Amino acid sequence: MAPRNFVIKVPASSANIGPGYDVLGVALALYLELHVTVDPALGGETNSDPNNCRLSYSADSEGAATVPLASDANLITRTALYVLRCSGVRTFPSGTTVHVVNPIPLGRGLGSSGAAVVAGVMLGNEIGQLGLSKQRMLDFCLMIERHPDNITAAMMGSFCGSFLRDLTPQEVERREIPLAEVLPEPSGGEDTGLVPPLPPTDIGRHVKYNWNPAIKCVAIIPEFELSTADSRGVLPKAYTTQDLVFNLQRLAVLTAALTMDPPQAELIYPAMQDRVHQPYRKILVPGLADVLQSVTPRTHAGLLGICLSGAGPTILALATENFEDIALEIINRFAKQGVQCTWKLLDVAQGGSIVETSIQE
Ligand SMILES: Nc1ncnc2c1ncn2[C@@H]1O[C@H](COP(=O)(O)OP(=O)(O)O)[C@@H](O)[C@H]1O
Ligand SMILES: N[C@@H](CCOP(=O)(O)O)C(=O)O
Repeated sequence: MAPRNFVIKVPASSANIGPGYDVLGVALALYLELHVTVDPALGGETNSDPNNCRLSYSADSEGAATVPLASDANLITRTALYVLRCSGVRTFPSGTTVHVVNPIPLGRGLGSSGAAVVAGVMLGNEIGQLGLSKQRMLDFCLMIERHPDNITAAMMGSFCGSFLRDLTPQEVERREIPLAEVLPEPSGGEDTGLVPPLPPTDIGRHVKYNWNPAIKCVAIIPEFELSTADSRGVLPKAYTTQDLVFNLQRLAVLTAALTMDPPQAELIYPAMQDRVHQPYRKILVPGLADVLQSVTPRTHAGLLGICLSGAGPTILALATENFEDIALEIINRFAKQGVQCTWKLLDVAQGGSIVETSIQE
């Protein structure tokens, strides 16, 4: 049988954009790639993995030194196994190799886990030739990463707003099942044979907004990692009406303001203010309060707005020019707190996740 080769590409993403906590996400042109081969002739070489998948990362990949390579421990392949097992397929086909090229820094607020989950679901769909639509694949993603902002942007591309529909009590029970019962756990080589829960249908709803292409994304990336779970852990369980209204007003204006030409800093900058997550996350990111207060369109021409990217610690600055000046100012402010940073200038990724297929004769 001819070997199958395909490449899965999934963009990074920046969630929230200030007021849109767990709602807004923008896909960024920085791509996680899986280079996949299924070649039965390679079977012997992949059998050392309990699920027949030889996994590798390019040496320069983010996370190459730390992520697990066993298929039932790595987030990408665990996710693919979840999708396959929901269809009654227990393992990868004999002779599966997955080579990962990952430029998305881990634990920095640029959607690395969202990209890994989307890539894993697409891998399961492609390997199992399941023919799932992107909308259905989102359901599988939402069983694992349970906020929709990053994964919607990563799967669909562009600038998205999303929510989770009201679920019936039975659907809630299925969706809120502990993650350990969704993803396969490292099993020491033995498959327990458990069938994981199928996701309810059409859990996530989304729209794509326009995005003025003159608006570029400047990501200033601190060297330290902050897990999304920890960064969610500092948020309160309840908010005042004033704080919720503050965010809702800005959210409504921001989604339109980012489409307008020319972009208006006097609208975008205040519309990117937030009272739901950033104030609470300042204790986790030294220098965040100073950066958010001091770097403004008045101090830096071309700057439109500034916020924490996702759960942090990365800062997202939206700008039309002077990208390096803006980035260096933020880098210098973090340096005063002893935090070193790198920066990237990124376009919005319009197309979302894709599979490029080729068949070898
Ligand atoms: N390419 C990848 N391969 C394997 N695991 C990954 C990959 N990207 C992210 N992860 C997993 O996701 C974790 C980071 O997720 P999270 O804390 O949500 O941060 P982020 O803001 O980058 O999404 C990593 O520690 C790792 O376990
Ligand atoms: N809305 C989430 C977004 C998390 O994004 P990530 O890129 O940090 O995973 C949150 O703010 O917790």
